[in-house]
Amino acid sequence: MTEISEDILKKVIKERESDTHKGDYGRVLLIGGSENYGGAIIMSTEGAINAGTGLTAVATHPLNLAPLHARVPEAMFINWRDAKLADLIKNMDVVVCGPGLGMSDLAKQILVILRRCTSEKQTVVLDASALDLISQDKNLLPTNAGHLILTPHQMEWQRLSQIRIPFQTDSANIDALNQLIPDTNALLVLKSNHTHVYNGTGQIFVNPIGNPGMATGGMGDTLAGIIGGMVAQFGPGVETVQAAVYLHSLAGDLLAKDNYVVRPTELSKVLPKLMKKYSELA
Ligand SMILES: NC(=O)C1=CN([C@@H]2O[C@H](COP(=O)(O)OP(=O)(O)OC[C@H]3O[C@@H](n4cnc5c(N)ncnc54)[C@H](OP(=O)(O)O)[C@@H]3O)[C@@H](O)[C@H]2O)[C@@H](O)CC1
Ligand SMILES: Nc1ncnc2c1ncn2[C@@H]1O[C@H](COP(=O)(O)OP(=O)(O)O)[C@@H](O)[C@H]1O
Ligand SMILES: [Mg+2]
Repeated sequence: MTEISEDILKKVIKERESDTHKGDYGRVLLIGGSENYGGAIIMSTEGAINAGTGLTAVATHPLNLAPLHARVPEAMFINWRDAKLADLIKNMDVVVCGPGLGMSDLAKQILVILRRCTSEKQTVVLDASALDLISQDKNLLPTNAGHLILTPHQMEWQRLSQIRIPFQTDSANIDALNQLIPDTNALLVLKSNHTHVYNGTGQIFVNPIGNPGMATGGMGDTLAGIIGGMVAQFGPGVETVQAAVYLHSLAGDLLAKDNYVVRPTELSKVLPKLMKKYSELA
C-alpha cells in the first residue's frame, strides 16, 4: 500500500507548451443531471473545466440548459435524448457518466448507447447512478472502453460488489474489481474520508488528506469531473487518478483552513491556481 503525496502533483501536472490548442487538452463529455439532480452534473462540469479540460460537452435533461450555460458557458450542451448523442460519444477522449443521472429507463438506455459507442482509445469514468444501474445489470458496463474508472462511495461499492461496508477490505475490493472487470486497465476509486485507489494488478494507493468540511453533496460529482479533466490532459494511468484524488482533497484542505464547510463549487474555483503552482514545481 502506498500513501499518495504531493509529489504526484509535480509529476503529473505539466506546464503547457506554447504551440498547443484546446484539442491538445482533451475532449470530455459529461452525462447526467435528471430533473431533480441538475446540480450534480453542473458541479461535475465545473470540476472538469477548472481542472483544465480543452473541450467540454454535457449531455443532460433540457431543463439544465439555462443553469448550465449561466454557470459554465465554456461547456457545450446536448439534450440527452438527442439521436446525435451516439456520434458525440464516439468523438470524445473521456466520458464521465453518472452524476445525477438517476435510475430511469432513459438513464438505462443512455448506458446502453454508451456501451455501444465507446472504443479502445477512450476512457469512461463511471460514478453515482451509473454505478447503481450497473449494480442492477452488469451487462450495462461499457467494457469496450480502453480504460474504465469507477468512483463509488462505500454504499455504491456495496451495491456493485455485494461487499457490505464493514467487510470492504483491500483484498476483497481487489478481488471484486477483478471479477467485475477482468481487465487490468480498470481502476477503482473507493471514496471515503481516506479514499483508496486500486488498479487491476492489485496496487493500492491511499489518500491521506481531505477533511470533514468536504462532506457536502456534490463533492464526489466534482471529483468525477476533475478525474475526467485530468485524464483528458495527462492520460488514463493510475498516477493521473491519484493526482486528481489528491488535488481534490488538497483544494478541500486549503478552503477548510478558514471555512467550516467546503462547498464543491468553491473547491472547483481554487483548482487552476493549485495546478499552476504544481506545474511549475515539476
Ligand atoms: N445537488 C445534486 O444534484 C446532487 C445529486 N446527487 C446525485 O444523487 C444521486 C444519488 O446519490 P447519493 O450518493 O446521494 O445517494 P446514495 O447512492 O443512495 O448514497 C447515499 C446512501 O449511502 C450511504 N453511505 C454509506 N457510506 C457512504 C459514504 N462513504 N458516502 C456517501 N454515502 C454513504 C448513506 O448512508 P447514511 O447517510 O444513511 O448514513 C446513504 O444511505 C446520484 O445520481 C448523485 O449523483 C448527489 O451527488 C448529491 C448532490
Ligand atoms: N469526512 C471526509 N473527509 C474527507 N473527505 C471526505 C469526507 N466526506 C466526504 N469526503 C469526500 O467527498 C466526496 C464525497 O463523494 P460522494 O459521496 O460521491 O458525494 P456526492 O455524490 O454528493 O457528490 C469523496 O471524494 C470523499 O472522499
Ligand atoms: Mg456521489
